[in-house]
Amino acid sequence: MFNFEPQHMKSPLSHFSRNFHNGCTTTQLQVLPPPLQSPPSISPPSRATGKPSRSSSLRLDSVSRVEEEARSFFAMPTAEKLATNPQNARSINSTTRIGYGIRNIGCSGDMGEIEYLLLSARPSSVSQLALSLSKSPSNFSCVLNGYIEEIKNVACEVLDLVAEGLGISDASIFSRMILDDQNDSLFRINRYRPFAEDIINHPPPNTIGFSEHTDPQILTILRSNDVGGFHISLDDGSWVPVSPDPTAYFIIIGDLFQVLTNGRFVNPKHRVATNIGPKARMSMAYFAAPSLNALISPLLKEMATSNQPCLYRPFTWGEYRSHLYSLPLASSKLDSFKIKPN
Ligand SMILES: O=C(O)CCC(=O)C(=O)O
Ligand SMILES: [Fe+2]
Repeated sequence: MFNFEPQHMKSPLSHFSRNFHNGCTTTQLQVLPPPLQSPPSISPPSRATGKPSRSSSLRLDSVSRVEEEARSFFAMPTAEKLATNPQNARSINSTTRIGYGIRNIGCSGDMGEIEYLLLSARPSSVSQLALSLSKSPSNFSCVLNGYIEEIKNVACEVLDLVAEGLGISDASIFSRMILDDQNDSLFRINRYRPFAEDIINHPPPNTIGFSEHTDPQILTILRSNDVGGFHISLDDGSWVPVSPDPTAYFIIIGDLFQVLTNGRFVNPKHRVATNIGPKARMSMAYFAAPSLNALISPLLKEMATSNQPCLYRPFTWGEYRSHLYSLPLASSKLDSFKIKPN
């Protein structure tokens, strides 16, 4: 558990330092309760520079506003939701990426019992898409852009803490990648319908909501409501259910961070099981990514040593992104970028 209340800003640092040496791949952040009154903005000192840092507080009220927008969108008839995305008009199985999608989870035909809204995390792009997604686009983009800004700050704080814990002299080396104006970060809201709604088409017990995969970006900050279904794979291949906690954020290491840290941090495989309960699981994920032309390679000075030689060849995020679009979701996408031992 990773308590992120600002008054405890020292403890996460030590907690992180302990965890990453053990190859920690996921951790949890506590969400702050809504403020009773308009709070002063909290700016803990930046560990790297001593300057006031980005505010790291997360607010349940901004989470519930996003949930509210998502709930009213998903409550629309399917035909209306599909019509918000012109590419969906061709087929329900279309492999469109940005906008509304149902069942198609990837560009290689992966299917799941899921519907989602996928947005580029850039404010202008959210505002543009809001015009077709919402009857009140300015409210929609204000709510989503506000939340995305908060969560981006958290991602940056976490990355700075990890860099510092790893002894990297330039502690903002990772966060700068996702602060780049041209960053390719995404925001996704997933809804897994409850099958109690649909007794006639009750799925076989092993039907999947979101099939196994690793997240390709640098890191993901995931939050869900109180409905379970999220599983993480252990080294021995077994699957462990993760208890839902609407007051916490789960941080998932992405493929790029595994490369940047030369395997010190590991990208966990995860999946979401079909929801057989009475209530829909709703999750929201911020995928922190660099710009398409960012060069990704193990940090040679700090991460590649004589004991741990460089494991991956350099590549750009754009190159990696095209590569992963051509593969099934469950494939080991990093294999092609590994340096083969002589
Ligand atoms: O919905 C969830 O809980 C996880 C979704 C996920 O893994 C993803 O969107 O990449
Ligand atoms: Fe994921």
